[in-house]
Amino acid sequence: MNEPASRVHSTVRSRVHGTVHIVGAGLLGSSIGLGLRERDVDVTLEDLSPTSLALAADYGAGRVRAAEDPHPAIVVVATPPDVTADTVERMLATYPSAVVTDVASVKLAPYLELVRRGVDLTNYVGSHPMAGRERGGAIMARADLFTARPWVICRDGETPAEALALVEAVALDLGAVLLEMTPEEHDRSVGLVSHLPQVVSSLLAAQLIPATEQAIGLAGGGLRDTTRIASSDPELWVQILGANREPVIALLESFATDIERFTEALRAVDEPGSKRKLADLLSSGMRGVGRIPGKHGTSERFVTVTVLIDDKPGELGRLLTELGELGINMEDLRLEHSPGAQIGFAEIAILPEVADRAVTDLAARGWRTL
Ligand SMILES: NC(=O)C1=CN([C@@H]2O[C@H](COP(=O)(O)OP(=O)(O)OC[C@H]3O[C@@H](n4cnc5c(N)ncnc54)[C@H](O)[C@@H]3O)[C@@H](O)[C@H]2O)C=CC1
Ligand SMILES: O=C(O)C(=O)Cc1ccc(O)cc1
Repeated sequence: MNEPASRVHSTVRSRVHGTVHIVGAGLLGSSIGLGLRERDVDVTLEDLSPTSLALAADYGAGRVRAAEDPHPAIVVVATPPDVTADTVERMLATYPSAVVTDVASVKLAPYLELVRRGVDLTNYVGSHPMAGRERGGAIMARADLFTARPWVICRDGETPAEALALVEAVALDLGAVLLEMTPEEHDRSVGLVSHLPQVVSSLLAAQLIPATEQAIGLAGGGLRDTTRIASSDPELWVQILGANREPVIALLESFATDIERFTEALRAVDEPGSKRKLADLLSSGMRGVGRIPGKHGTSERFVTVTVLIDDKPGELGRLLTELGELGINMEDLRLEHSPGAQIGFAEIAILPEVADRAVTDLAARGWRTL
């Protein structure tokens, strides 16, 4: 008899021993389930919506929990933020021997609510994987969603080592990078790197509504980059922003001050000093973007060469093969394509010392670069 697909996939042993029960089988819950199933972990699922539950099980994120199932070793609460405290409390009461974690995007509000209710939090460890997608639901779930992404753990002095180890085992099994923070540090940090960008992106995209088709047709990579997350679920974000309002309000006020300063300098652009003010503000942006970690993060080790590729099958493959033949090691690749255009743009990141040679050698082979 053939083995089920999930067994065939499993090549790496899991750090997790025992059953993982996931409550909320949407994007996060199903992605966690899929990733753990790939490692043969026993995963049970629960969701308020029978359809979401059935879909998650159909996609292979785990099996629907049955009444006779043994108690789980760990429960992962992946419900929306406004019911996170309720669900954590219910899970701690239902499975007193299990460790309970949650993956909500805010950490302080659910924690304070649980403390306010007098819940014994010995077996609770809050957490938050910094990985997601614009759309929710099991349909969007991916087993590799957390690979190389930060996963914040918020423990307190009372957290037993075994409880911490179990939550860490789940995150590590999914390929995430562990980070420890207090709930306050977490919420301030995500306010800056996730919540402010969401508001700015949404409000920026909203400016496009009255634009003509002709104007929108000119849109390029810059607009796409700055508005990608504007298609995120408004209902989820109302919950996240509402639960983290203090840090987000402070950040929005500071941002509004910068917009005001910039507008004033632009209004007075012909007066002495104004151009410098504009340049200073724009260069601050350059300094800020240089701080974003990533392959090319702060080191500024790579330069980008843009290669024009004809919009026909096999062209990108040919470019990659020829780069290999030229001995040029590509560190990163990004593709841009304008709708309606017969050309695409492959932005390749390479070491600065090979950039000139790359441009010359590619040109000799007929490639056009920018
Ligand atoms: N969407 C994202 O990019 C990220 C979301 N998160 C957090 O993960 C959590 C889940 O978000 P998503 O998976 O995106 O949402 P989702 O909407 O895809 O899934 C949530 C699921 O929870 C179920 N649910 C709602 N109330 C429930 C209850 N009381 N009991 C059982 N199930 C219930 C819903 O039916 C739904 O299937 C949220 O707390 C969110 O803040 C964390 C990181 C990224
Ligand atoms: O798409 C992105 O860049 C994200 O950062 C997604 C995201 C959304 C919500 C979270 O709580 C964590 C991550």
